[in-house]
Formats: sequence, structure tokens, C-alpha cells
Amino acid sequence: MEAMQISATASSHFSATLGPFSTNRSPTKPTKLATSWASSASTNLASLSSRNLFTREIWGWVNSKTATSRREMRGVVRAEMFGQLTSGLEAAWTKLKGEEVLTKENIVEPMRDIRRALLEADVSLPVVRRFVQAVSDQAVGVGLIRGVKPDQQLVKIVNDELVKLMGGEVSELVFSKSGPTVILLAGLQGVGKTTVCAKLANYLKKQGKSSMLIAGDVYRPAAIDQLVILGEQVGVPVYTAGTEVKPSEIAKQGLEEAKKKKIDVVIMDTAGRLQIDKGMMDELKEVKKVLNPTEVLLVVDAMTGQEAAALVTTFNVEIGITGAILTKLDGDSRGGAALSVKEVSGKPIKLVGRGERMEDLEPFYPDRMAGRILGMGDVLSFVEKAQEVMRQEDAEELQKKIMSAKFDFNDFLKQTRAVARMGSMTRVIGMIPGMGKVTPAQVREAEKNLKLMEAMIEAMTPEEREKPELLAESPDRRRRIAKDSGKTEQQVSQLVAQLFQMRVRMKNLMGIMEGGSIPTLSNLENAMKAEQAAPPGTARRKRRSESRRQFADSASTRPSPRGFGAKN
Ligand SMILES: Nc1nc2c(ncn2[C@@H]2O[C@H](COP(=O)(O)OP(=O)(O)OP(=O)(O)O)[C@@H](O)[C@H]2O)c(=O)[nH]1
Repeated sequence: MEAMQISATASSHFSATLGPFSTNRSPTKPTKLATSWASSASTNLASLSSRNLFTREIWGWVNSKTATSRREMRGVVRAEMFGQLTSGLEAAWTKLKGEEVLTKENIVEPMRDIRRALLEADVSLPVVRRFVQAVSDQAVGVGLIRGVKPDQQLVKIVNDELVKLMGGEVSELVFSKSGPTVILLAGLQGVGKTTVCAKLANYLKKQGKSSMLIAGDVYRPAAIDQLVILGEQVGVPVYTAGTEVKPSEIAKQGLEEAKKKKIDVVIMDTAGRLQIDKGMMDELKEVKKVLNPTEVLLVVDAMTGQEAAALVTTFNVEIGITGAILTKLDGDSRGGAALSVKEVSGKPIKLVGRGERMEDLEPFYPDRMAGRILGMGDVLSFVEKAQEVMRQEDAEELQKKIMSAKFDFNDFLKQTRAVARMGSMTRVIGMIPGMGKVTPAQVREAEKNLKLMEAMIEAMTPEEREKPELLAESPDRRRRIAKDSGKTEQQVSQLVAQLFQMRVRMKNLMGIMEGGSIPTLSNLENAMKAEQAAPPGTARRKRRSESRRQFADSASTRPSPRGFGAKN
């Protein structure tokens, strides 16, 4: 029911906010914005069932967003990062379409798809096994999101497990508290180490830190020249001592120089090898001893998949590292390295390279990465936010009130605040399909009017908030509220009228939901369109007359025979 409430309330909020208080707008005429809300509500209604409609509505938005992302994936992004994994996982969600709940039986097939997708992404088998087990355990039984469809529940569980798998939180670079921070880079040949040195210096420069590069690859003279050129390109000094000096000696001299120059961060490039050999490890150990580095980062090529994770493990065992830098993520369509490094080696990926330019280095955010893999991005966090603000119990209580036409100003305020808590109105609106054409000016106007209404409601007594009839009956009360809130009497009257209109409108919409079958997208949308466009004498007039009758009903309890606005 919650979705209906939020739609109906939101729709009414907007018709209220852009309706009665905007210039040249009749209180009963639905505005464009209200119409959009109504039609978005109808779109979402199509996928709703009779319970937990709020969460379902949010997931309706998720669906539409996912559909878009999936379309994008198919078209543009697919060829890019992790495209293969994304499409593999899609098969799993599809298998759950039409199911009511997740069961031990119906997750067998989707779990097989997930397993296959991860193996094809070159994630190592033990990691895949643990992942699939963790997802299965959560999918059946505990930890379900109430009211969300099974395929969406599974997306959420997989998302959370992916984030966990990749290390959960972003793992920041550590800086030394005194003296220069020393970062020692290691890695096999051709993985992008030399490029990373300069990219990292450039990245730190943007954070206001000075760096110096030390050219320690004495076996490939071109590597020294390459580092000098890249250093010039990003505007940082490079310490070189030729190819005749031992790397550990170069490291020592470079560090002294950096201390003299009061450089913040020293980045040491080292020689790569085609594969791990004892000579390289011994040399690295020696350099590490001399430098006593704050960070020892292994640079690994993302395109090597689970091999990258194995390398991180070996280097960690041999020389002790603090983390990894994953390069060439831009060319990686599988994702095995990003998914396996932390789980296999216990060491986090700190940074990722996503292109050849000096700017193409950024922190590794597990949550964003999971979002990209699933094609969900921000939408998942929005769902969580929405769930936080809309408690199930509140929603059920509200549903009862709406059905018995007892929706009052307290509920109105609560709903307004719930919507506001979900984020700025612009953001909320932006998440709803079909709402793209709302102009910023309209949103600003809506926000302003919500504040205006809040001020008037705050000036009401608790009794008046609970019984809007009191205000319908008494101009004195309305005058007092106008005075206390600094608004006009007309504005207060309009707000009261609006609440009665909302009661009718919400009850009608809820009635459609309650009364037997769930309407299909097309017939509900048509019904709403017809209602909005109805000529005089049809649905709209009927609705209006019903809200008038409610006023009249409330007015009939008082002595005066006159209707809304009569003197008490
Ligand atoms: N597409 C892409 N290319 C990258 C990235 N990082 C590095 N490269 C390219 O990879 C190639 C090898 O990079 P280098 O920095 O020379 O590799 P290296 O590890 O220093 O090599 P050795 O000195 O032989 O050990 C270069 O052509 C880089 O431009 C990245 O994130 N994306």
C-alpha cells in the first residue's frame, strides 16, 4: 500500500504545491506536474501487488532505471568494463521473473547463472564458491527486503556481496606523519608501473602534495628516460643515477634528496621482470629495507584476471605489500582481477588505472564498482534511503486512515517530510520515470510551497491537525492560523480544501488497488489519463463533488446550515 500512499500523497502534494498557491491556477485543475506524478504512479502500479507498495514503487523506479542501464549496456557500455559479467548476471534475474518469493528451489537456476558468470569473468573458483554460498544463504530466509520482488531482492543481495567481496570500504593511501611518505611500486614487466609513477604524482599534486619520482629500473635504460619525460609532463622532479648504480643505492640517494627538498611524497619505480624470479624479489627486499616505505603497492594488470590476484598474494608473502594498483581496467571486459584481489590476497586494491592519460588514475570504490557491474549505480542507495524513511508500520497505519478517509494534517506533514528526507525534491523527481521534463523553476516553486504549507500546519493545534473538519467549519480558526503562520486566510482555506480533495483522491486510488485485481499498466494509465482529461460532468467533476460532499458532511455537524467557510 505504501507506494500508493507515496504516489497519491506526492501527487496531491504537487497538485497542492503547484496548484492552489500558484498564480493563475485553479485549485481543482490538475497541474502538469501533478499529472506527471499521477502517470508515474500509474506506471509503477502496474508492477505492484497489494502489500508493501511503497517499496515496490521505489523498485518500479529501479526497474525502469535498470531497464535503461541494461539498454545502455547492450549498446554502448557492453564492450567496455565488465560488460560480459553484467550480461551474465542478467540471466539470473530473468529466471526469477513472475516468482512471488525466493525459495530454495527457485534460486537453483539463478545461482547457477551467477556461478557461471563469475567463472567466465575469471574469478577464481574458491572465491566463486564462497560468493555463491553467501548469496544463497541470504536469498532464502533471513535478510530479505520486505515487499520487494524476488529478482530485485537477489540483485540487492548480489550487490551487497560484491561490495563485500571487493573489500567493502574504499582503502585510502596512508601518509607518513613525519618526513616524506614513501611509496614503493613493484610489479611485472609491462603492467604500467612507470606510467603509474607519474599518474600517482599527478593525482597527489591535485591533493596539494609535492612528489618526487626515483628511477630505479636500471635494467631497461628506456624506462629511466620514460620516467623523466612523464615527470616533466606532470611537473614533478625525477631523481636518476643512471644504470650503473644498484637500485637500493639509488633509493637511498633519492630519499636523501627528497628530504633535503622537503618533498611530501617519494615514489620509487622499480624494475619489472617477465615473471617472478628470486633476483627481483631480493632486489625489492633490499630497496624496501633502505626506504622503509609507508606504502608498498603492487601494480597489476586487470586484464590478467585471477592471475593478478595470485600475484598480489605471492608478492605479499615474499616482500610484504600494503595494497595493489589495478591498471588497464578500461580494457577489461571480465572483471576477475577486481573481484578476486582482496578475497584471495587479503590486500586491498587502492587505486585503479583506467586509461593511458595522466589523469586516468582514481581510488577504487567497491560500491561504485558493484553498481557498475549490476548497472544500478545510485538507484540502490536510493532504495535503501527510501526504506529507511518509510517504516512499514507507519505505512500500514496510514493505509487504514486513507481507506477510512481519515488522512489528516499530521499524516500530510509526515509524508511531506518523508519525501523531503529522501533527498532534495529535484533528486527524488529525477529518479521517477517520465519526470524528466519538470523544470528546475517548477521544482523550486514546489519546494517553496511545501514550506509554506508546513508553516500553516505548524500553526495548527494538535486537535485541528487531527480533525481538519474543525478548520472547515471555523473561519475564526483559519484566521488564527493565517495570523500565526504569517499567511493569508485564503491560503489557509485553500490548504484545508486541498486536504479534503486529497482524501477523496487517495481513497479513490487506493480503492482501485484494494478492489480485486491489480490494474494493468495500460488500463490504469488510461483511467488516469481519462480522469485528468475528463470533460465537465465526468470523473473529475464526480471527484470534486465528492470532496465537496465531505465538506458538507463535516459542516452538517455544526449549527449553521451553510457550507465550508460559514461563520461559526
Ligand atoms: N589502456 C591503458 N593502458 C595503460 C594503463 N596503464 C598503463 N598503460 C599502458 O601500458 C603500457 C606499459 O606501461 P609502462 O608504464 O611502460 O609499463 P611498466 O610496468 O613500467 O613496464 P616495465 O618498465 O617494462 O616494467 C604503456 O603503453 C602504457 O601507456 C591503463 O590504465 N590503461
